[in-house]
Amino acid sequence: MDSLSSRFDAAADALATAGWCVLPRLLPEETTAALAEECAAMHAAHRMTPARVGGDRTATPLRGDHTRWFEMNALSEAQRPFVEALEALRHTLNRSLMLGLVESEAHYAVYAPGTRYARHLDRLRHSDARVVSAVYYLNEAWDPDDGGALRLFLDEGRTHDVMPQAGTLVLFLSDRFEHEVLPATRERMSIACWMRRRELGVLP
Ligand SMILES: O=C(O)CCC(=O)C(=O)O
Ligand SMILES: [Fe+2]
Repeated sequence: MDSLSSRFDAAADALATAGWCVLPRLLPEETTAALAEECAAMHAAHRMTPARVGGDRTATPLRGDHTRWFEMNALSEAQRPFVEALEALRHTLNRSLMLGLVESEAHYAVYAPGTRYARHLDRLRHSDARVVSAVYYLNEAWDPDDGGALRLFLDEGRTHDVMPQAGTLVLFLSDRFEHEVLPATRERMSIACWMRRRELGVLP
């Protein structure tokens, strides 16, 4: 397998042309397994919060995941190598695409069987800061029959489904591609991340 830095260079090219790409088998298996273990333990210990949509603070069937944000200034042992790779990717994107990405944010997400995240765009209503969306999957031996794909809505009515297989990172431009999480028959764990630029101003 090529080095991380050459794969990130290729990812920058893909973002510049297609606007999205998928990087399978990105990090060593032990790194991904440690993240999966931590995520599952936090969920089991009820340290995750039901996710909300937009300004709506009530529970919604549109989005069924439980999340917990990474504290970027107090990363766990498991999180550190992942965030190092994410930051290396951010620097590559800044260098080759001049995106001016100043920081990353990331949260664990757990979708219980049967839950979903309805079709949406990752740009928040009052902010244009999110530029690149990145999702890293933590699920060993995912089978297509398990469901739970991330469905990307591409140009000209085409779609592309990404299986949430451990070690796969999917990247896409946050303001360009609507996407949805389809329900799965088993628990589905991931890390959802966004690379942000300085806010240009509060949108109406
Ligand atoms: O888990 C995924 O595949 C995507 C999650 C997502 O779209 C989000 O958190 O905004
Ligand atoms: Fe999303």
